Parts: sequence; C-alpha cells; structure tokens
Amino acid sequence: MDPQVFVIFGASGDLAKRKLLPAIYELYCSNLLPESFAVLGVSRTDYSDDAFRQEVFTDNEFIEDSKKQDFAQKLFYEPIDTLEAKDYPKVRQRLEKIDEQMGTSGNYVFYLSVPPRLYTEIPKYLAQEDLNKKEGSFRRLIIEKPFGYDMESAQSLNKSLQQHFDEDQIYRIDHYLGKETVQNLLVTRFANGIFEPLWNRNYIHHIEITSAEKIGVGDRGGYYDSSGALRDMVQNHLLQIVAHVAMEPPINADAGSIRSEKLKLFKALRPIAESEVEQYAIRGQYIGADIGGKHIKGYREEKGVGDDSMTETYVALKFFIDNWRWAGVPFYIRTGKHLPTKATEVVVYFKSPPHHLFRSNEEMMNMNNQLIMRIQPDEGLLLQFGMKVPGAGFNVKNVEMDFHYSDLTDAHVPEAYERLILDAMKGDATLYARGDSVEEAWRFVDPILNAWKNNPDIKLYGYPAGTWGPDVADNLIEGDRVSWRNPCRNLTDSRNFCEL
Ligand SMILES: NC(=O)C1=CN([C@@H]2O[C@H](COP(=O)(O)OP(=O)(O)OC[C@H]3O[C@@H](n4cnc5c(N)ncnc54)[C@H](OP(=O)(O)O)[C@@H]3O)[C@@H](O)[C@H]2O)C=CC1
Ligand SMILES: O=C1O[C@H](COP(=O)(O)O)[C@@H](O)[C@H](O)[C@H]1O
Repeated sequence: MDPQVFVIFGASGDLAKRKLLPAIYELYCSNLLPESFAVLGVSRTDYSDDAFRQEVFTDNEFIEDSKKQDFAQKLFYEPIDTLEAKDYPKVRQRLEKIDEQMGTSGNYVFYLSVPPRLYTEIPKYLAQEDLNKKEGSFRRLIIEKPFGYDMESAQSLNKSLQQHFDEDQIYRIDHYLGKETVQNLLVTRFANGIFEPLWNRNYIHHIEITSAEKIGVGDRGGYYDSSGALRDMVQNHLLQIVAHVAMEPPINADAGSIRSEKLKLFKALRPIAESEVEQYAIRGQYIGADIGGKHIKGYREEKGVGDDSMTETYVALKFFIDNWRWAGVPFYIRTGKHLPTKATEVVVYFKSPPHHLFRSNEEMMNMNNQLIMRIQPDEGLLLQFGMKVPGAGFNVKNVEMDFHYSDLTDAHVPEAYERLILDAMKGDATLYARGDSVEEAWRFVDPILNAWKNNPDIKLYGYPAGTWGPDVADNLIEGDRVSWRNPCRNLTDSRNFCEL
C-alpha cells in the first residue's frame, strides 16, 4: 500500500476514540498499514502530540503494551478551529512536516468525524490550501453519516463536495457495508448455484429485514431527536441491506459494477405516496418500563429530547420493488431502539409448494421454507424446511440447518471500521455509498418524512421499552398466518435467546 497520512478531523470526539483509532491500531497490529504511515488528529481541543497519544491510550483497553510505543510514534495532533480559514495553513504546514519526517509522500486521506454542519466547510478550506488535489499524490475525503437530512440537502452536499473533490475521491461511510455478513449476502446469492435460481417473485413469498437494538438513545438524544429511526437507520443501513438482497448480479465484483446495480435497485423502489404512509409505515416511540427490576426511561425523558418530541425510535415499513424480478413481492423492514434484543437479520420466506400432499400436518401447512441470514450477532445462515417424522404415515416436521460464522474460522474478523478504513487507504470505494445512490435512497424516504411532518394525525405509537414495538406493526404483514419472525427463538430450540 502507498505511504500516506490519515487525517482525522474531530480526533477528540467520541467516534474517533471509540471506533476510528482502535480500528487503525488493529490494522497496525495486523501489519496491514504501510511502513510510512501517520495519523494526524485535528480538532479544537488543545492537545500536544503527547497529550493526544496519552488520550488515545488511556481510555482504550484495546492497546496492547508491546505495540503501544511504536504505534504512538505515528500519531500527531494539530489544534485548530475548523471553521476558521486562517487556521488551515497550520494543517498544510504540519502535513508537509510529517511528509518529511515519516516519508508519507504527500498522500492524504481526510476523515470528517465532525458535526455534519462542517461537512461543507472543511473541504472548501482544504481546497483553499491546495490540499484537495496534487499531481502525483492522492487525496481522499471520507464523510461520516448522516449524509444529508433529506433529498434536497443530500443533493446540495454532493454538489458542494464535488466543487472541491472529484466523485472518485469521495468516500461516503455506511458502516453496515463494512460488516462481513452484509458483504456475505452477495456471496450467498452469487457464489451458490442453489439460491439464485429461486431468488425472484416465482419462489419468494416475501422478505423481511429486522434491525433491532436493545439500547436506547443513551447520551445521543440531542442528535437523535432531529433524526429519528427512519433517517438514522433506514435511509442508509437498512436500504443498503435491501440493495444487497435484491439487486441484480453485477457483471464484476468491482466498485463501479456493484454500485451501479445498487443504484438501479434504489431507482426501482416504489415510493410510498404521502397519502398511503399511514397504511405502509408504522412509527413508534419507546415509553418507560420496568425490566428485570430496573426502570428504563421513556424516550421523552432522555437527555436532549423534548418532552413533546414526536421523533420515532421505531419504524416498520412495507414496500415494493418495481422491477422484473420482484414484481408483487412485499418487502418488510423494521428497526427500533429498546427492543428485546440486538439482532439484525434478513428472512426470506419461500412460497409453499403448489399442492399440499401431507394435509394431516397443521404445522407444515402453515409454514413456508425460510432462509434466515443473521447479520449480527451470532452471524450465520439458518435454513428451515420440512422433514418426515420417523414412523407410520407422513408426519412432517419443520427442522433447521444452522451455520454459524464462528465455526468457519478462529481468525480475527475485522470490525466494520477496520475494513472500511483499509479500503479507503487502498483507494477501493466498493464498500462506500456513491452520491447518486444516496440521493435515490432519500427519494424513497422523503415522502414518509414529509407525511409525518405535514400530517399530525398520523399516529406515533408508544411501545414499552423492551417490547417488539407497536403491535399494529404486525398488521403490515400480509397473509393469515404470517408475522414478523422473532429473532429470539428458533424452531427446534425452545430457549429464548434474548434472555441468555
Ligand atoms: N459517535 C458515533 O457512534 C457515531 C458518529 N457518527 C458521526 O460522526 C461524526 C462525529 O460524531 P461524534 O464523534 O460522535 O461527535 P463528537 O461530538 O463526540 O465529536 C465531534 C468532534 O468534532 C470536533 N469539532 C466540533 N466542532 C469543531 C470545530 N468548529 N472545529 C474543530 N473541531 C470541531 C470536536 O472537537 P473539539 O470540540 O475538540 O473541537 C470533536 O472532536 C458526526 O457526524 C456523527 O453523526 C456516525 C455514526 C456513529
Ligand atoms: O449508525 C448507527 O448505527 C448504530 C447501530 O449500529 P450497529 O453496528 O451497532 O448495528 C445505531 O445505534 C445508531 O443509532 C446509528 O446512528
């Protein structure tokens, strides 16, 4: 890999400390960083290089003593106010010095881990110092989420960034794309002869995607209250999962081919008209509850949240994809905070056989084959199908074949941020969102946001913390005997996994 400096704007912040610096350290321990490499932290807090190094090490148990000193020598810090153009020459001069000292050749990756209002400012000031482009060196810009607040703001952010950086220099983070199991959705579909032939409207009844979180908003209430579950999780992470599950096979596994197929898929999402939002979208907000002798605060009691907040902490949607493959197949997605467990999974429900031979068995008649792709935790694949119960007659029972990713390897499975940072350092944008796709995802989400904003009669359902969200979300799912899968239970194992 080419020598380079990884510049973190917002190096004193939460994300840098909890995710970015630990990820870079892991890459260092795995010998994946180039020999000539440095990190330059930039934010207002007045650290010296040494104080920054101390800060990185003190809070983070991840630092192993043996490697710590070597790694620390690669960390530098420059305090500036990123809103002040006059501070940027300091960044340029510091980078030139690091190049001399560390041999980093003028190659820079800028990571914006700062409040979103700075996303347009920092690139502009970097360009004023000619830090955006240089003949013979590379300059890249990584942008954290949220990428825009709606379609219009996303378009204007794209336009602003593209004034100073070319699209192929811009890396829009969606950390779900860095998850091994999200990438594995593509491998499951396109590396196996058995799944892809069935992967269409002829054999699939419906698809369900759940991303449940056990935690509430914690101390991020200030940010979350102006966002809500639809912007925070659906517009980005869940729609990316939908794209992996539903897109057409790309002609190649390269960035351009995969990202173009995703764009086509996003374009095919049938928008939910504002007038239909009540029918196709359920929003909820957690209310206080006692769980296991402990009181869990309601959302409106969280720090930074107004006591009349209408922000949704839960959302469930039903929608369709208007293309040849998926015509008529309902997709259901849901996400929420303070649900019974943390689990992200995709459930593919196959159609029943056309004729029921074994009518005597109620259980089997009511069951579709299901393929459950567990994104997290306990990453893996679970297939449910019917088998004959030994003995007289044809009694059929549903059984499961269960693959756990942990059985595949003892090797270190990289954290999402490790993978994404490494890819940006190598110049591989495959696992980053492209500007046009982000705008298309907003196009799908905008009418729902508008309906909620413009129509106060659309209900915001309260749900007690620790439950599966508003009961009415069950009514979204079509069909008599079908409901959301409970990720806490498997068919052949009566344990409640949420209680473990
Ligand atoms: N934390 C998380 O888990 C996640 C965060 N994100 C995104 O990452 C970004 C950073 O989030 P997070 O780390 O939580 O936020 P924090 O508030 O913890 O950190 C913000 C950082 O920006 C710096 N900053 C703020 N204003 C200025 C300024 N005018 N000049 C220079 N530096 C400034 C702060 O440093 P200082 O005060 O020293 O200037 C601090 O280092 C946000 O866009 C967020 O949406 C995305 C996903 C998850
Ligand atoms: O981006 C975000 O994601 C996290 C959930 O991420 P996960 O990897 O733990 O599934 C979510 O808690 C947060 O609100 C959101 O901003």
